[in-house]
Amino acid sequence: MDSSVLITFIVLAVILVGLVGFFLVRGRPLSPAETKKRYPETRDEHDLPPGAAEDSAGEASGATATGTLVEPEAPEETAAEPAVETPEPVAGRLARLRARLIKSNNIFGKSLLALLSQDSIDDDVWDEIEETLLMADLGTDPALELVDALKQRVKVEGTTDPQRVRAMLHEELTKLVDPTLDRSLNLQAEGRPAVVMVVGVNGVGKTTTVGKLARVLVAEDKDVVLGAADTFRAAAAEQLTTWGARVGVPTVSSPIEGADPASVAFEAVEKAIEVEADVVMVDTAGRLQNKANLMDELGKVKRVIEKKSEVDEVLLVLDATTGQNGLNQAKVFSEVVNVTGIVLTKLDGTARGGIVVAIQRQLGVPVKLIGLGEGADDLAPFEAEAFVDALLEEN
Ligand SMILES: Nc1nc2c(ncn2[C@@H]2O[C@H](COP(=O)(O)OP(=O)(O)OP(=O)(O)O)[C@@H](O)[C@H]2O)c(=O)[nH]1
Repeated sequence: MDSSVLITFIVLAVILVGLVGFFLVRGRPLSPAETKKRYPETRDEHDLPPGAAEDSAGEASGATATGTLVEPEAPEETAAEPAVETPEPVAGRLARLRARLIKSNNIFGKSLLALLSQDSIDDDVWDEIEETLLMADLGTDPALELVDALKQRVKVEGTTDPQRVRAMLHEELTKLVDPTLDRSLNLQAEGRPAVVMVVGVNGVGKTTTVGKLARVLVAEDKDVVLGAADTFRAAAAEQLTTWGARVGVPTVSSPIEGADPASVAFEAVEKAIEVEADVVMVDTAGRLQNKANLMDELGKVKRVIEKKSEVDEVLLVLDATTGQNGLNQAKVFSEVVNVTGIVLTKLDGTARGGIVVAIQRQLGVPVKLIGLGEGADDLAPFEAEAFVDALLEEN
């Protein structure tokens, strides 16, 4: 072979090998360090292909016709499976949480029983008993009624036997708490999800209660949807979404702070109907610049929901530690929305257990649930007898 042809051959072969090597190196995956150098650490729509920005924004926000709602997807099975918790069964919760009630109401029970255990119960002692009942927030009328009933029974039975007098106190207090009231939640809607609205001033524990109640319902095998209509407090929707996600319950919320709460509530109910949920629970805001605004807004939320469905249960959340203040709040709320049940929170932190009686009297609405701690399952259906037992426990 001619030497010039051979040289040309060799040169071509070298070029070919070089080209193959070059393309191989370009095609290898980038190291994480290289990736970081090439792409901005945060992404915006410019990082996405044309048209994808709108699509993915719409998808991520679950935007509806009104373009306001976020519906976080239920946790993906593989990734979130370990995070989905199994709530504690509902039956016997009060029994488990009893120790908290006993602890916080210890002084109340102790002083009453000490007073009633005296050899002779004179007028001064009765006055002290009445004072103790008032301090426990029983309310003036119920306190007087209780003292009168006890006085009468002690006189008629002619006994000061401490055991007997204690039993009388237990019976009379139970009568006041009223075991005959229907404390079940009204969730038996026919052919549609039951709608529960949760109202109350800020900080009483509304969002926490909605989260805890979602767990109660999940424990009872119900399909639940949550609506984060507290658009006033920025973190409330996120807080509620987290509560829901923990038990695999979807939350409808808005990405826009201060969005119209009524439309969030509406969309939540609509969603619940669409997915044939058993219950939809709507959390509402408790803080606005003034009372009139808050009440207007609440009324509107309810009216707008009613365009879609009846509201079956309106739960007013009250903080037991606020005493009379709670009663005033209760009155204001019941003027605007038809309150059907009370949730009394933070009973683990107060000896004012008598507030149960005062509230029921004032509103004519039963206490249906009580909060006894910050734990996820520290919400219990209210039971009159068990409650009085705990109030009068001596330990
Ligand atoms: N000890 C105790 N703390 C509770 C109970 N219920 C709620 N809390 C606490 O009360 C605080 C306020 O609760 P939230 O649920 O944020 O109150 P909110 O009414 O939704 O407040 P806004 O969203 O501002 O209107 C939280 O720290 C809760 O953990 C309870 O039964 N016992």
